[in-house]
Parts: sequence; structure tokens; C-alpha cells
Amino acid sequence: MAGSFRLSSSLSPVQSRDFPKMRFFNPRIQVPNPAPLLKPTKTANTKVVLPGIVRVAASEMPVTAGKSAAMAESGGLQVDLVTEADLKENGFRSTRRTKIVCTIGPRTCEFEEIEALAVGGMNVARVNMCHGTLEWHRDVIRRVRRLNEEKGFAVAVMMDTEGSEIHMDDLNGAESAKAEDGEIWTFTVRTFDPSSCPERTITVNYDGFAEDVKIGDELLVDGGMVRFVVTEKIGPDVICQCTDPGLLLPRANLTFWRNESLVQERNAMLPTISSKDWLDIDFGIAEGVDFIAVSFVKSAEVIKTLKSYITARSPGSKIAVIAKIESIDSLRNLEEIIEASDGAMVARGDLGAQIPIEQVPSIQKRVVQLCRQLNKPVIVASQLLESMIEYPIPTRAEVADVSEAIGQQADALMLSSESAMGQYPEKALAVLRSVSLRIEKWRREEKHLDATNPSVVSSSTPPSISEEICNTASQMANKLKADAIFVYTKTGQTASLLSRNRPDCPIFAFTPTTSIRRCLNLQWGLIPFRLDFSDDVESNLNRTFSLLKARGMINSGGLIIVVSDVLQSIQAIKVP
Ligand SMILES: Nc1ncnc2c1ncn2[C@@H]1O[C@H](COP(=O)(O)OP(=O)(O)OP(=O)(O)O)[C@@H](O)[C@H]1O
Ligand SMILES: CC(=O)C(=O)O
Ligand SMILES: [K+]
Ligand SMILES: [Mg+2]
Repeated sequence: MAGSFRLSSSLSPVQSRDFPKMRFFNPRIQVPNPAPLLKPTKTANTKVVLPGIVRVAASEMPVTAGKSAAMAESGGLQVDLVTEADLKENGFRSTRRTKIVCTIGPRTCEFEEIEALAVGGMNVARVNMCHGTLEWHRDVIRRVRRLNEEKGFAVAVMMDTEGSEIHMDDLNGAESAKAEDGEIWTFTVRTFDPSSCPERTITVNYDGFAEDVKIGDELLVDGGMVRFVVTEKIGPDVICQCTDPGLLLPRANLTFWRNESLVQERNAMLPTISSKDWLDIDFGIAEGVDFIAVSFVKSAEVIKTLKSYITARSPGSKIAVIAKIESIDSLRNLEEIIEASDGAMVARGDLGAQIPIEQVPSIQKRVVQLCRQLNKPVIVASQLLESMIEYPIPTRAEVADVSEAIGQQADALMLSSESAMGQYPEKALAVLRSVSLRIEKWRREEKHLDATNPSVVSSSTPPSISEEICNTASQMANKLKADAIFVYTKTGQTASLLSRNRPDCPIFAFTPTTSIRRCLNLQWGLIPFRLDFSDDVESNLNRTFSLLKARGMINSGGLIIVVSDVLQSIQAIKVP
């Protein structure tokens, strides 16, 4: 890293993937390693592919009694064992409100490993179509579905598209390659057989690469983890010298810079959704994923196109489209992109490779605020606990970053390499969980001191009835110090509007549809249950109380605010 000037930023990107094995300070703070509330049960050998366990329609099927002990007892109320244990042990007010997305990769793709993450609090499992084969992704998605069916979890599945940004090849299956200071490497558009690939040669996926790049340009791998300068061009080959040494990872992202600006030539014309992405999307629709996260979104148009495509391919489908904010173009059209989407992700990895990294924190804050205003769930992603890829505890700075995102009341935090390929995926998850619980509690206690924190989000104009009902219900819940808000919702919309106000108590969202239950699992403070209910609020309530009481999940005397999107009503009621 030494000696080279930086184009993108006055700060040095952390070379966390290339840590020396020993650090200068020791011991590190002991972040509590909260034991999961339940231990994963050992299941049969999961190397076996699970043929036909999940069909697209299966996700919509009501859960039949007898499928698992947990569900049989519940008389049709579907809740997972972790939520149940959490409620029994910690009571209503201390459940975790911030949701957690875990990227599934080679380190976490077996059934027991996914189960361990679910037990540790994973709400959404993410698969990244940049890596792995369709078969690999299919197996992972089916394992998550099997886990949900067998254990009553509501872990949603998010498919993240590859997008058509420029990246390197897969290093012929090697885990990484080391580029040393001053070494000469060739970046080329030629492809090779694994056996005949010359040394220090990397294939680039973008055909126009050799033409667009100029001598003197800087080539940044993963936003500056490794840096090269272009010294020569020979036909399809671009000869570069390494100026910041480091580890090259398979399919690492490439950007090139000229006169301190990101070069956007013909690559700017590449489609957001490539033909490979469309095939992956077809696969995702067929496998019944809950979310499709679109990489490198440039405009609202692409989101609208994808949403109509999903509707045409799978009428009635509830697949939500998440816009990944990770490019300069997405920032130019931010509001309309978020408005058109069902949610957004602050994808700080690529974002920090496209804009000066010192701008990332303020953009994160802006996207989180905008999403809350527009009532869209928002995920803060990338490098939250990057050092935990190698170490069992995080740095203080990482804990501070995680706390900041929780303090901003983002809906969800995401683990990337930490869970996909790191050495301590469950510990990383445990850190997100314990920091969330601590910061959320602290925020509730300090809330009265924070004048900038609105107790409800101002209504749209003209105001909508559901929004006003949800705002009033949230204020009532806070003033009366209610134990929970119960919401009976068919589409999930009323639950979202309640979540948007970030009330002090948790929101129990009852919905008859399994796929809506899973989607609600991404949203702040919502505890989603699947329950068939009628238009009679009174009888729904009595039934819910007796089902929850039978399982020891609520106690008599607790104050509940009840909202129904059928009757558009609010009630305050003590648990009989
Ligand atoms: N299915 C997989 N197979 C192999 N490795 C994987 C897989 N998924 C993730 N990884 C590894 O984990 C790392 C982090 O994964 P992740 O999907 O979060 O990448 P990212 O670069 O943050 O996301 P994106 O590619 O969307 O910008 C990857 O760089 C890759 O090394
Ligand atoms: C998550 C992701 O795509 C990024 O941070 O770039
Ligand atoms: K991706
Ligand atoms: Mg990205």
C-alpha cells in the first residue's frame, strides 16, 4: 500500500482481507458471545440433494397440522421456535427489532449450517448469483425452504443478481492470488483453458475493456484492495504494474480511474440486467425466492420493467424487488428508484468503489431516511464485521459502525463474506444480534432526549386512512407503554406502516399468507406469524390470545394495541 497516492479518497481503504496474522493490540474487547436461544438439532446427512421438496406453489400452502410438533400444537398459528423462545425468555419488549440478512456461501451452505444461522437469528438468506452454479443455488434455496417447513421458521430467500459491471474471472477455481508490489500483470479479454492460462494473467468479462482503457489509467480491484497502473496496451492485452499489492479474489470487481474520476465509457451503456441475469431471474421465480436484489441499478425504469416481468411470468407472485444503491447513476436517480422498488440496499462495497469513500456514510444516512419516508425496507450492507472473516471478535470500529446503522433504525443489517466464507459466521451473527439488542434498548431509554426522532413519520398528501390509523396506533402504544401492537393484515401493508414509525414495542403481524409472512421478516420490529383469520376482529383476537397463551408466549394483563386492515380499526385491550 505504501507510497501510492489515492484517487478516490483521502482515506486509505482498509486492507482487511490481507490482515497480518498478528495485531498490535491484545487482548481485544470481549464482545459477549450470546448463546443462541436454541441449539440446532442434528439432522440427517444433508449432502443429499433434496428432490422436489419445494415447489413454487408449496410456499403458498397452508401449513398442515402434524408437519412438526411446534406447529401441530399451535392450532394453525405458525411461529418459529427461536421467536417463541425469545418471547418466553426476554418478554415482549426486549425482542430484537433490527433484522439480519446472511449471505450463504461455501462456509454455510449445508443444512445444519443454515439451520445454525436460523437459530442464531438470520431473517433472510441471500444467495449471490455472481458465484456458484444454478445447482448450488437451487440446493441452498431448497434447504432454506425445508428448514422453514420442518421447523416453522420464516427465513426469506433473497437472490442477488450479478449485474453487468466489470469483473475478473474466477481464477480457475483458486481461492485467491497474490499480486506483489511492482509486479507486471496482464488483464485481457482473451479466454484460456485452465491448463493453458499464462502466469499473472486475468481475463476481464467486458469486451470493450482493452479499447476503453488508456495508458496511465489506474485499475482498482474491489475499490482499491489491490491497485495497478496501465503501462502498455498490446491488442486485447492490457499490461499493468501493481502499485498497491494485495490479494485478488475470484470475480473481484474492477473499476478504472483517470484524472481522479471513475471512467465511464461504453461500460456505462451496459444493461443493468444482463441476459445471464434474466436467466437467473427466471430461475429465482421458478424457485419461489422472496426478494430479488438488483445490482447496479441506474434508473427506476429497470425496476419497473423487472416488476412487470415478474407479474407476467408469475401472476400473483409476491416477489419483492430490492434496488441496490451502489453506483453513481443510482445516486442521481435515488428518489424515483426507491419509489419504484419494494426496498433498497445500501451496498457499500461497490458504492465505495465508485464514489470517494468518505461520502459513503452520509449517503447511507440519506438512503435510510428516504426509505423510511417512502415506507420501503432498507438494508445496510458490506464490511460491517469484515475482520471477523478471520478473527472471532470484531474491532471496536466495526461495532461502532454496526451501532450507527442500528441507531439510524435501518430495517436490516447484512453479512457478506463474514457468513459466506469467513471462519466465524455464527459468531458474526451473534455480534449483530447482541449489538442490536443493546443499541435498541439504549435508544428506547434515551429517546426522550432526541428531539430529531419523530414518533411518527409525517403522512403523505393527501393523507391515507391506513397511514393515519398506523400513526395513531403507534403513538397510543408509546404513550400507554403497550406490550405489543397486534396487526391483522392480508397484504402486509398495514404492518409496514406500523413498522415505519419504529414504535417502542414489537409488532406482531398476523397474516394468512406464508410468502407475505416471509417478506415481513425483513422489516424492522415485525414479528410475523402465519394465521388464518376472519373479518370478525373480536373472534380473531380471542383466538390469537388463546393460541399464544397456550404456548406461554403472552401473559394475562399485558396491554395490546390491536390494528386490523380489514376493519381499519384500533383497539386497546388487556390480555384476559
Ligand atoms: N455462492 C458462492 N460461492 C463461492 N463463494 C461465494 C459465494 N457467495 C459468496 N462467496 C464469497 O463471499 C464473498 C462475499 O460475498 P458477497 O456475495 O457478499 O460479495 P459482494 O462482493 O459483497 O457482493 P456483490 O458481488 O453483490 O457486490 C465473495 O467475494 C465470494 O468470495
Ligand atoms: C452487497 C454489494 O453488492 C456491495 O456491497 O457491493
Ligand atoms: K451481486
Ligand atoms: Mg455490489
